[in-house]
Amino acid sequence: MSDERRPYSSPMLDGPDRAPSRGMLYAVGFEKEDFSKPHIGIASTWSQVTPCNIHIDRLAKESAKGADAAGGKAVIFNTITISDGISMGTEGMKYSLVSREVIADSIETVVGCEGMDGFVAIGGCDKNMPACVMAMARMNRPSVFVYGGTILPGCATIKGKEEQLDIVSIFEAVGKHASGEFSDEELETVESCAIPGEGSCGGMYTANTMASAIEALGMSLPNSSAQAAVSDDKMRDCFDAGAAVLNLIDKGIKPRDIMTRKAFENAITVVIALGGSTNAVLHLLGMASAAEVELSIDDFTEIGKRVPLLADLKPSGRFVMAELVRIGGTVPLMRMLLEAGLLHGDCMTVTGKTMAENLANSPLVYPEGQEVIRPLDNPIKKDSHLRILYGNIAPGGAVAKITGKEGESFTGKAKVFDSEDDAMKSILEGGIQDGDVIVIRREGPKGGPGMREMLGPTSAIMGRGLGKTVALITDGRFSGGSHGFVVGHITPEAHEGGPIGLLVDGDEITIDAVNNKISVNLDDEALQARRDNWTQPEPRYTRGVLAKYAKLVTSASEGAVTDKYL
Ligand SMILES: CC(C)(O)[C@@H](O)C(=O)O
Ligand SMILES: [Mg+2]
Repeated sequence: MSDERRPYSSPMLDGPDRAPSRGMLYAVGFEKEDFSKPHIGIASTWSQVTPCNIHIDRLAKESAKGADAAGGKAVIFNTITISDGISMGTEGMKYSLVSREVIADSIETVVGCEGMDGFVAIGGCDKNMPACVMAMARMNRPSVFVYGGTILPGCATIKGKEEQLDIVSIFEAVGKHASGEFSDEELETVESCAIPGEGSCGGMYTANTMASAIEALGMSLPNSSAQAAVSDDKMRDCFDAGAAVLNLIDKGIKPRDIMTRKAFENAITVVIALGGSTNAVLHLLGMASAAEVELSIDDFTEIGKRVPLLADLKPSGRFVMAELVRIGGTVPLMRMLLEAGLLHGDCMTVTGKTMAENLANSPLVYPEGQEVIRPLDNPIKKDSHLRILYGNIAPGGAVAKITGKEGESFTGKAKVFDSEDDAMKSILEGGIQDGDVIVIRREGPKGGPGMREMLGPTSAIMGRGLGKTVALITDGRFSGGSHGFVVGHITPEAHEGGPIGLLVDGDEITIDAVNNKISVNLDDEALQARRDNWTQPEPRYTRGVLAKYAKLVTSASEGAVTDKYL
């Protein structure tokens, strides 16, 4: 066995002076012949913390089998995960985006420290997925991402009607309960039935969005983003991913050969066609930064002009991910996009083949009469739902998710809150009226810190029936489950002196998603006068991981990464 296949493990394991390392590894299950095989890490985000990751140890074992069967020697290691669905709306949620960096750092640390020649990384919840890919981009060692797979919908009879439920149904039920539409008993029915088992949140929320984006990027196996967590397909995907790493080692294909600028364009295209989460903007920028690929928020606008929204998926559409799985997954959609000239077919992927070759080799097609994915000539929206807005509230950019169902422009009066908690309280207590623009600030990457997701407020707005008459803007971000007239990632954030921090109750705010503008009806002089009286708030944390994060993190428009300007 040549050392070419073992560039990292050979210096660690070969020769008499490396006997101690081998001695340690005999004790974790290595046999003599294993020392001449490529050393393959299997990064597992297994945790009992969340249903998204509860099964990942099973998947990791399967990937290890695949790597071993293909001639490698696999070693499984763990990293952490957190759960947005559980911590949402609490102080704890400030750790959510931070965890993306911690997970990327931890995978880099183990792969780097233990001399792994390649690795599989398995993620199931929103942040651990971009984190896995960021680690792959940083390390640039042959690697394959595995998605834990989608959860199935929960079912319950509510007000005499059989309903399909998921995590967002519970968040919206909270708003319905607050407005009196749901009784205590109905709320309990929803909460106890919505999450039936293993897998990631079931709509086109952030986990399914990022899984699809990573597949389109070429870093996971074809159609692996559209598989149920509990399925034979997912088990096969895990085995094949382990084996695929050995193929990449043999062919000398590294993540940065795959994660090119064109591959990121493919990922953006698929996210738009699927109606994906605003978090895709943040995470793709973060992943591109790790791969040292030039990508900016304005690329979403350019690509968004030509790519239509085709998927009728939740949160704003009708179907859940399990329905997309049932009709054939993401491959037929990607083939449609490729044939229309909207995808680059020449991008390399983890199969060792190009995107076009993978799509041509797949027998999958959508059945006649399916309603989940619209044809290109009858889209839900002819261009992107992800809008990058600029204006005197967001000179550095902002991200909105406007599918058109909410209308395309909104003018209203500001109701300003210095935290998500205050805003949520006001919405639940009936303090928000038609025509209000709820402003939630000091929730940015540095100011929050950690850019909490505003699923509580956006769902409470929906649950209270204010979805079409109220808008929400924030320097924080949104859940993939958020919908309505909402604008996040406002840059610069309030903590950095951004104009969102200068707004007061009653200011007239206009959001124009056709012309991509967000502005307050104040001239430069009036804004400057307010700026002259502004002082930077004290940081909310001065020790620990949140304080470290706030010091290092870049703006949302740069992907909120922590290793860029060191
Ligand atoms: C809890 C959710 C819905 O999974 C959220 O974290 C998301 O961003 O999609
Ligand atoms: Mg989330």
